[in-house]
Amino acid sequence: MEIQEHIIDLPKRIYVGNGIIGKLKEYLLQLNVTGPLLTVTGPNVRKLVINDVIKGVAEVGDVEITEISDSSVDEVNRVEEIAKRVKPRFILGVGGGKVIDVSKYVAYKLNINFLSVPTAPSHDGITSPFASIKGLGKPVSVKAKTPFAIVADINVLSSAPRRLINAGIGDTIGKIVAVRDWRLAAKLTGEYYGDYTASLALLSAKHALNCTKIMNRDLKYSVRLLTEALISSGVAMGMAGSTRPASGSEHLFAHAVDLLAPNVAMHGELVGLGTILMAYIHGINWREIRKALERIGAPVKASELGIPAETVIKALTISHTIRPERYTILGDRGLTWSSAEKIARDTGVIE
Ligand SMILES: NC(=O)C1=CN([C@@H]2O[C@H](COP(=O)(O)OP(=O)(O)OC[C@H]3O[C@@H](n4cnc5c(N)ncnc54)[C@H](OP(=O)(O)O)[C@@H]3O)[C@@H](O)[C@H]2O)C=CC1
Ligand SMILES: O=C(CO)COP(=O)(O)O
Ligand SMILES: [Zn+2]
Repeated sequence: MEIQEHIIDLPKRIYVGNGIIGKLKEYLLQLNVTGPLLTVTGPNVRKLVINDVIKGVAEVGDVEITEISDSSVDEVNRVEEIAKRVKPRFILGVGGGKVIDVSKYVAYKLNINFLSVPTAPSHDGITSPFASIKGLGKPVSVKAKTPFAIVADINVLSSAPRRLINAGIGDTIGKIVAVRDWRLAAKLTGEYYGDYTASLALLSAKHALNCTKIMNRDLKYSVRLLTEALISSGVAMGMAGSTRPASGSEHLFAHAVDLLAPNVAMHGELVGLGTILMAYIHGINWREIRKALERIGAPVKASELGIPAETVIKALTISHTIRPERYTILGDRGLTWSSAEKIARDTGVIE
């Protein structure tokens, strides 16, 4: 059998620990990072951590800071223009998923090194070489730069609002369904199934499920576990060269809701709901997944997010059209309105 070339690009170093943002300068020197640097952040995050970041990077070289308001093509273009002027050797993304996505996408377009400094454990884009950019013509992620290094300060990550932490649990638990979809596709369509990367993604989901049992008593420890789970799910995507291990029908549902009702909920919250719904269709123990989300106070009903029942049903009926090339339990024809409504009602996602 001829083995096709497959290149795995992984981060050079991942720093995880309490209060380590204060050691940024030391890390940058260890990594031979030199200026100029471009730091991309968001308006809320800027108020919280940027002083620590600046202290670290200013000694390494000139630093330009820019804030993004969303992860749209317009913001990508604006940051790209700044990067062309500043000519940074490194782009630092300091923030949530949107900041990190814009940073790594601009870094990819201009072939500049990217450093990931997540401030919320809300998504597994922390490590992945993919970015979700609005306005590129598709709601799913596109190829982006693998982080050169990651600095994950657990003090910062665990002081993010609880809603963001819970969203990270939702994004990670989703891998239970994503891996089932992948296995199903391999059986039905002959698609390549990567056992190793699937196992890595599943391990992340297992950790996230465990986190829900300790989060209410030991937030910091569970955020550490969650962060590691998010990082390894991102590594799974990097090794697979695709988001396949981390994104199946539960993500299709999240993308569909986002298309119908933009910005009503966080990515991980929608993935959490999608996981309950798709686990039901797969015949997996969806009650256990719902219980885990309920235990931490993550939404399990669309009404908790202000999403009308009709939007949930409509989203279920169009989910299979979002990424037709990736086969899932939804098949090629998707769900009828009445079956979608039954699934949403049986699982309690709509009342
Ligand atoms: N590339 C990939 O593989 C993946 C990408 N994603 C993408 O990531 C995005 C979701 O990321 P998510 O983080 O949920 O959403 P956002 O990036 O929109 O962050 C949500 C909010 O949290 C704020 N925030 C971040 N950190 C802190 C903190 N420590 N304290 C207080 N507020 C904070 C942000 O502030 P501010 O306004 O300053 O930014 C923002 O207002 C989606 O676009 C999704 O598609 C998700 C999974 C994987
Ligand atoms: O969110 C992701 C993984 O958690 C990326 O998934 P998509 O490729 O479906 O955008
Ligand atoms: Zn996701």
